[in-house]
Amino acid sequence: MSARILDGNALSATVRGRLAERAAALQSRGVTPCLAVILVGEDPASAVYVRNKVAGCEKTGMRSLKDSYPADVDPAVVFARIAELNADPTVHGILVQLPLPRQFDSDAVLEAIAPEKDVDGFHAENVGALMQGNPRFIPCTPYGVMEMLKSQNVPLKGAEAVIVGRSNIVGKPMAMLLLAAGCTVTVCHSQTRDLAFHTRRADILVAAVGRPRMITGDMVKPGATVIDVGINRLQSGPDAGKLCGDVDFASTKDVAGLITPVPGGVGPMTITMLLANTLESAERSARETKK
Ligand SMILES: Nc1nc(=O)c2c([nH]1)NC[C@@H]1CN(c3ccc(C(=O)N[C@@H](CCC(=O)O)C(=O)O)cc3)C=[N+]21
Repeated sequence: MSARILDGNALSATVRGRLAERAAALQSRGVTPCLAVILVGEDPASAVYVRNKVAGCEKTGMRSLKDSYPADVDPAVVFARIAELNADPTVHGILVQLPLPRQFDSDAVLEAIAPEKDVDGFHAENVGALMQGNPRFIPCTPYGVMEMLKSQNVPLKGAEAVIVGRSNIVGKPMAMLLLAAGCTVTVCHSQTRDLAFHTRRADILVAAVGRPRMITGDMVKPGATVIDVGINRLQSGPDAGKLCGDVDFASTKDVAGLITPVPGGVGPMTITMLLANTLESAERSARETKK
């Protein structure tokens, strides 16, 4: 049996269609949703992602601002720009592309963004709100994964969910969302003993480690839903230069019941949920000013 493939581009198109309608409705009341993106340095992958975010805004009827700085910029310059964007009522979302160069204290940068414009959901206040079960902004990648599961009616209540990876931007918030949805959640990481013992129990397996093709078919329970959050550029071998996930698609596709591809899976949904958060922020601010 071969797994059904969960097409992130197709789902993105559907969701973005609905977002465009909401953006148009706001527009007719004189408000254009606006995302500000800050990019530091010349990392080519970051440049691609930022370009996709800006293009996504345009196609959905939103505005975007992009500020690029050289890798050796004085952090004070970036902090000053964030303060300006925080104070600008026409800006509804602020995103500082990660990772930042070494001279930056990334946590301090994330805390400098006004929490009500933190569309990444990375500010401590928003992390706390998610943990307490009343999120303000859900981090885009885990948010996209939840939308993917919902779109396929994957049963969540009582399901065994196993997440491989414990990062602040994917693993931890993913655990909170699946927990809130009624899953029994296991979070595995580099110190986990017998990883395959855990992954083989998963009804829902989320791979977010950043190691190319490390989850193989023999680690997957037959019929499981496999969500691949990895985006790795292969350095060598026959597929050098190509993008691949944390899941070995070739050996997993005949075991899983449902699987997300890379590219064309979680990545596009991440950007879609960033647009959703920006729109949501603009709608909230429009409600505030009406009051
Ligand atoms: N503050 C911040 N917020 C982020 O959300 C953030 C970040 N920093 N830093 C980097 C990661 C990575 N990320 C991706 C988003 C979309 C794709 C995506 O659309 N990928 C396409 C392929 C794109 C390509 O060809 O390279 C796909 O999977 O089909 C990938 C990666 C957001 N991130």
